[in-house]
Amino acid sequence: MIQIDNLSFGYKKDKPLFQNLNLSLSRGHIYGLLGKNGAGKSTLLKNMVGLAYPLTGTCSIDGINASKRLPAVLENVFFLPEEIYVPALTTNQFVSHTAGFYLKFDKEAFYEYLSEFEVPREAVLDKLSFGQQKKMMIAFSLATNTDLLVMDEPTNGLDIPSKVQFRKIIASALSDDRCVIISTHQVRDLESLIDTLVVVHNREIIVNQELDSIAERLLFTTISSKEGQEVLYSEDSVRGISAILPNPEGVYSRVDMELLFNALTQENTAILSLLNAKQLHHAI
Ligand SMILES: Nc1ncnc2c1ncn2[C@@H]1O[C@H](COP(=O)(O)OP(=O)(O)OP(=O)(O)O)[C@@H](O)[C@H]1O
Repeated sequence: MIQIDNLSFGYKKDKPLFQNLNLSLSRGHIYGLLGKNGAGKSTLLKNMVGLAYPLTGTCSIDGINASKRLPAVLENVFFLPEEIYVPALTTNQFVSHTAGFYLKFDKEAFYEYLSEFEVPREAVLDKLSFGQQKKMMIAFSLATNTDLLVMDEPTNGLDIPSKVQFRKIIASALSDDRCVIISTHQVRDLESLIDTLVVVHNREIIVNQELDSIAERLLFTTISSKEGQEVLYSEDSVRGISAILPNPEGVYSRVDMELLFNALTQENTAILSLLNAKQLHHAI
């Protein structure tokens, strides 16, 4: 659905943020785009949806260059920015002014999402709290039913129950036709929600891999001692030592995204090369 070829981008020509970046994202997935503050997540998302223009290279949506901003493409794309500004309208007025841009908008689903998020449906939007405004916009973005849904830090400003609701609602709104991309620097917010991890670091995409494939290559476990173990990365925790080990026998474990993210952003080359190795050689 999204194809990025040799993207180079910088807000200033002499300060590139990305150089020759390549990325391909498909329908039927929920991608988590992770990167440290300032890594360029928002900028990458803006390039994807045609709100920032590559210096060289292309970003295309279903084969059409996103920079062209063609209405036929945009009616099937929803981008929820990190900072939102809502007008002084009721939800109903907002829907009647805006939903027409999205051919597959589902009004019933919108009000269902609103009630799941406990946002009052009669409210005037600019009188809602920031978290409520964000939840209203998340509900709207899901109800557009666009094939491409891009959300920049959607969980910022949400309280803990709302983050749980968010994960539930997004999971229910995924279909085989839809490609959902969610960026965050709060790794835990994406746990049990995304199926594919994309990590941007040092101007590059260092990982773009399904969690199942990561779990095949790496073993996430808690150990009491590192003695005699081939530990690739570890952090002390209250329960012992949280560790990432190689997984030659293909034992299943749940990917600890926070641990993995910390290892990757500390440029753990052993983990990077295991993840990016083409072939797996599991013992039988
Ligand atoms: N409009 C702009 N003009 C100039 N520089 C910008 C602009 N927007 C972002 N930048 C710079 O580009 C870099 C990447 O910013 P970006 O917002 O894409 O990062 P991010 O990974 O989304 O960060 P965060 O997690 O803090 O939201 C930062 O150094 C930022 O200062």
